[in-house]
Amino acid sequence: MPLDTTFALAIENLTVSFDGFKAVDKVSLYVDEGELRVVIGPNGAGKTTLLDLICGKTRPTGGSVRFYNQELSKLPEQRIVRGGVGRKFQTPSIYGALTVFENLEVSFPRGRGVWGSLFFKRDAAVEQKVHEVAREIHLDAHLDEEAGLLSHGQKQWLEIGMLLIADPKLVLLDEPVAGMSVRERELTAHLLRRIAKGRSVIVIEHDMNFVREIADKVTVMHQGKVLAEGSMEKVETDPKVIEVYLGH
Ligand SMILES: Nc1ncnc2c1ncn2[C@@H]1O[C@H](COP(=O)(O)OP(=O)(O)OP(=O)(O)O)[C@@H](O)[C@H]1O
Repeated sequence: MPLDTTFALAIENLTVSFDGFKAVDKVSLYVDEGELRVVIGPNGAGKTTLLDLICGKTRPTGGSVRFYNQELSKLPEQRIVRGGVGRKFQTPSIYGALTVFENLEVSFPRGRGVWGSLFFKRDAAVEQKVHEVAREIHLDAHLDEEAGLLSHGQKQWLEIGMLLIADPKLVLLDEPVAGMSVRERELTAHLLRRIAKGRSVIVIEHDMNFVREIADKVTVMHQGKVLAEGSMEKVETDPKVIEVYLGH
């Protein structure tokens, strides 16, 4: 048994191989509570697979993922979600025919599916939480709008809101500002900084200006391994990182 750690998330020697190809290869990574970590690296470096391993979508072939000292790597995906891990994928997965309010409401964790939630009497606590999250994601003026009619950026925020409704302690985001306008990027940077307070956030991102704005620390992945790690200033001047990623 590994010793208890004070890190929120302690990943050690994490490995997954697909038919002998190691997409993630002995990765160790430690994230503090309140920290916003950005993972960068060239296409195919293993970044998305790393998030898949943390949230239980993919099972590792070796190593461990401990979240507040609980081993996640053998738990079913749903247990990991209930244990406080929220994951947003690259493409938004919202309910386009429902309103913003309803999208947030059905995401409130109370063990029912979308239909059960819709026919359930709204209680005050849920309603309050929906309004609180809607303010946070800049959609409080759009609560009655059909989610399918929102802009691309607003859909991305809504999906982040659907995670926040459950008050996760760890939030995993895959390229959250892809396709956003400059203004939406700015607002998203502030949003992510706020979300990170009291939680941990891991973001995969390619836009280096955005990374510079949000990251506490940056981890650079290459060929399934951690190539470099540290402040943005440190990694962007690292010759290894320039060679495999930033110089291209
Ligand atoms: N389920 C799978 N089966 C086989 N190979 C896989 C599987 N999932 C990922 N891979 C391979 O693992 C490697 C890492 O992929 P991954 O998507 O994690 O990279 P990435 O760093 O997120 O890249 P990108 O920036 O393009 O999203 C790729 O070569 C990919 O083809």
